[in-house]
Amino acid sequence: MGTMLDATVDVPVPVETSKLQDADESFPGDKKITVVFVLGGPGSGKGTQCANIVQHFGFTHLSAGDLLRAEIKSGSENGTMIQNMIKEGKIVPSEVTIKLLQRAMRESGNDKFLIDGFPRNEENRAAFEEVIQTSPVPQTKIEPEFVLFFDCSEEEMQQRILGRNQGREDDNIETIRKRFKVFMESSLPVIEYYNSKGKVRKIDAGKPIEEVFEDVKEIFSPYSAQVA
Ligand SMILES: Nc1ncnc2c1ncn2[C@@H]1O[C@H](COP(=O)(O)OP(=O)(O)OP(=O)(O)O)[C@@H](O)[C@H]1O
Ligand SMILES: O=c1ccn([C@@H]2O[C@H](COP(=O)(O)O)[C@@H](O)[C@H]2O)c(=O)[nH]1
Repeated sequence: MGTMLDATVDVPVPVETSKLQDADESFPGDKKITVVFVLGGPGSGKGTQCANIVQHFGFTHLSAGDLLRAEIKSGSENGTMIQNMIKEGKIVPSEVTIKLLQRAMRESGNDKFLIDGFPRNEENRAAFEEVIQTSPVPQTKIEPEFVLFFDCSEEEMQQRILGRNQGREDDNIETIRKRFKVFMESSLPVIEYYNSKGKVRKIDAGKPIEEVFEDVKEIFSPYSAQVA
């Protein structure tokens, strides 16, 4: 997509942490937690590369989109709202997504996480940071290590999504266009924010899968694997 990452966007967003900071629902355990945000447009290959990173570097992959889709399937009270948002390519309220992420982190038992497809807008980012900074457990005051950004043209991403064939309700041309718009307007500013803090590791995601993973591996080499 040839995205420019030179603008600093740092908009304070009010967050209702009381809805998020349940004693029972805080971040897991009492150990140092490593978090990498994996961001990029729809179809840029985030999920594909996260699967590779899990195998080589022992991270747990948490796809916010997958967690939301599982929530719909579970018949939860938020299911219909989430389904409608996803059909329209809109961003689900932070409190819902963050609670799902917190639960998945706790249940994983791991201390290294790839958070894929989140934070998707400034409100997500501010809400996540708020939860982290106000965590009652000192060791769980997590700062994301870095943001892995998959940079890919819309043309390529559209082709990949239309060829994906996973039966997703949002993989149709109308919703894809909405998702691209939301990515440009709401998600890129988050990447720009982290870029201004020197935290973005940008990958040319337009290359073949194996070549993309070669670049990914270089970035993850400091986290070298406890896993073969
Ligand atoms: N580098 C690549 N070259 C060609 N095809 C790829 C590449 N990476 C992934 N794909 C394919 O493109 C499709 C989308 O990939 P993937 O699901 O990993 O993207 P994503 O960024 O996680 O998408 P979304 O955000 O919509 O969930 C899949 O069918 C995948 O096999
Ligand atoms: O943090 C998130 C992540 C996802 N969504 C919604 O889900 C769809 C699909 O997300 P993928 O990352 O492509 O699986 C996305 O378009 C949003 O509607 C969300 O709201 N918040």
